[in-house]
Amino acid sequence: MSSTHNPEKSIHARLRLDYPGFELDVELNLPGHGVTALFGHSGSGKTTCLRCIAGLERAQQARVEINGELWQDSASALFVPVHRRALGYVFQEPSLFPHLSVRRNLQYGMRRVDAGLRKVPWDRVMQLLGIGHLLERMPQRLSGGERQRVGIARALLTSPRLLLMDEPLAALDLKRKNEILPYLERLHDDLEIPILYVSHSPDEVARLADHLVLLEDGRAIAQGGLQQTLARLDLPIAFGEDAGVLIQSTVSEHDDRYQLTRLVFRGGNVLVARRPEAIGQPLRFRVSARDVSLSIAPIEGSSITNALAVSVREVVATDTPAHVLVGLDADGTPLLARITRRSADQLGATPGRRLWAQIKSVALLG
Ligand SMILES: Nc1ncnc2c1ncn2[C@@H]1O[C@H](COP(=O)(O)OP(=O)(O)OP(=O)(O)O)[C@@H](O)[C@H]1O
Repeated sequence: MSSTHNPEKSIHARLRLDYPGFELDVELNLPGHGVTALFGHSGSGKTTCLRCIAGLERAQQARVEINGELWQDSASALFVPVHRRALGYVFQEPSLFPHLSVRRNLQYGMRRVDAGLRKVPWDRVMQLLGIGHLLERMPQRLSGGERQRVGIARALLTSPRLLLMDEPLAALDLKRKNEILPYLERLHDDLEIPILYVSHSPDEVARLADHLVLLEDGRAIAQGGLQQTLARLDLPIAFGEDAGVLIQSTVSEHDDRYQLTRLVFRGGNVLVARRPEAIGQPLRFRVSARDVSLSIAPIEGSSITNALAVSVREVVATDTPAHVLVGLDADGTPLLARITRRSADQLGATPGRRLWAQIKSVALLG
């Protein structure tokens, strides 16, 4: 990807750090815009990566360059201290000052930014996070979701060149998570500030991220576009029950009689329950490998309406001996199917084989 080679428009972080019993050793080359998710098991080093990039942890060997700004370079003994790095950091629990109103908490965060350098206007932040009506409240009178929105607003008002978010939804229940996700999606769509987003949740990652870094035991075992990385069969995410792909589609048609919407993408189209988006709007959806079945010919008279012509890329083992994961290609759109080994043999599912994939259900994101 050319953008990752242009230092003006990319994030580069080479980090080496030793803790007793844990070694972080990663080199991240990420796009300088959009949301990059850092994903991995507990203890894989996600938070440590963010802390090193922020300068909260001093990596023994490091080079951190954010869209052309060098924050750290151990080769030349450069270490920009954390308060001089233009970054916003959003934690699980925002630490708002309890004795200051929301407005004063936000103003406090802005103090260290010269008026001339303010890139994200106040009104825009209020509108993006929907907190204009909360300004005179004291923090203890906010719900968990509102507090987190204020925390994110405070980070944005410092006009950061980079936003670091460490499981910002982890402390919220499902209802509050669903409430706040649309605000995060708006940030993603409306702001040019790159975001590094730590999460444990595949759904959150699928919904918000464009780019994915997979961490394991302090190493980045994969990094790349979200869609391509989720479709890789050589990574641990492919083995488990969570395997699935992300498809970027466009709304092409509404059927009012049956209350359905057609989404088109390269390689096919699917019908889903009626969506509010207008024709031409983009929409992402996730197809779990468990929800894809395969057949030699299109199935006549089936209740499944969503069938695509595909060719087999690869077949790999999964975490259970009875199942395999079949990597498929629908004219450039990757798809995965988790089927029994027996079915794979009966279908003759070997690389190059042309088959039909039936998509039983999709999870719409957004
Ligand atoms: N200050 C520290 N001193 C020593 N070891 C540490 C320190 N901070 C983290 N570690 C260790 O480094 C490893 C990585 O921790 P880190 O918090 O980065 O993982 P994580 O992927 O963010 O995990 P989680 O998802 O549970 O938050 C862990 O083994 C942890 O115990």
